[in-house]
Amino acid sequence: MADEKAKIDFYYTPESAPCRAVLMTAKHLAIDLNLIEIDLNQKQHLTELFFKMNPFHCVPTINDNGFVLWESRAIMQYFVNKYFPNHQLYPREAAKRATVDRLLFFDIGTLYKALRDYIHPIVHENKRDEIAESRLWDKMKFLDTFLKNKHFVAGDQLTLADLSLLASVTSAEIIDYNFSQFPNVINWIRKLKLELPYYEEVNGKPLREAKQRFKSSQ
Ligand SMILES: N[C@@H](CCC(=O)N[C@@H](CS)C(=O)NCC(=O)O)C(=O)O
Repeated sequence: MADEKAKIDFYYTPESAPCRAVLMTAKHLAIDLNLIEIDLNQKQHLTELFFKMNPFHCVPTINDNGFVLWESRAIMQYFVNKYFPNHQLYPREAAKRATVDRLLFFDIGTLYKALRDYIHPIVHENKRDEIAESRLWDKMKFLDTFLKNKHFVAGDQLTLADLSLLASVTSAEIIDYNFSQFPNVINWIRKLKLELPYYEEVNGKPLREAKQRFKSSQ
């Protein structure tokens, strides 16, 4: 970490997309986290202690020396703002930062929502909703368009928007989603898988395990 050495407590669930996005950001910045795994099935997020810290009882949540924060994208921005304010992951120049923000908002409000609305009923109720599928197709098409002729989603450099969207989109691998109509997305995922040294540990492995569990539940 840049100047402060105390570890940040990080409450997380390895398979959760928002948690994977925060973990990739921490790895990218070499921020040391004290990993505290929360088993949502065991309702560990509903204990009195956790609830007292985060009344929204969601992961990811951090506790940075008494400062408690949740909402993955806010945590990612906080890491850069607090510890690496000049890092390219969250550019300081207003227009560049606004572009990253636009994509982060697109992720939380549009793409990740569409992914959840489609994937959750399949995984938890074995129910495939065609309307949700077509809504997701629309949003994936937007992402594919954003990525046309670009190395990264906000331009030439890797930013928080790539990490957030990558964590979201790869959730679809759990159900073997067919990406073939989104060639720019396929190339971008392939490239990031190769380029990010922490990809396999933080994103690849938990997703493969979730996929395995989903398959054996079928
Ligand atoms: N918008 C939030 C979403 C967080 C979220 O939905 N977390 C889920 C796990 S993926 C959770 O904690 N669910 C349990 C609960 O909310 O009670 C973020 O990006 O951090």
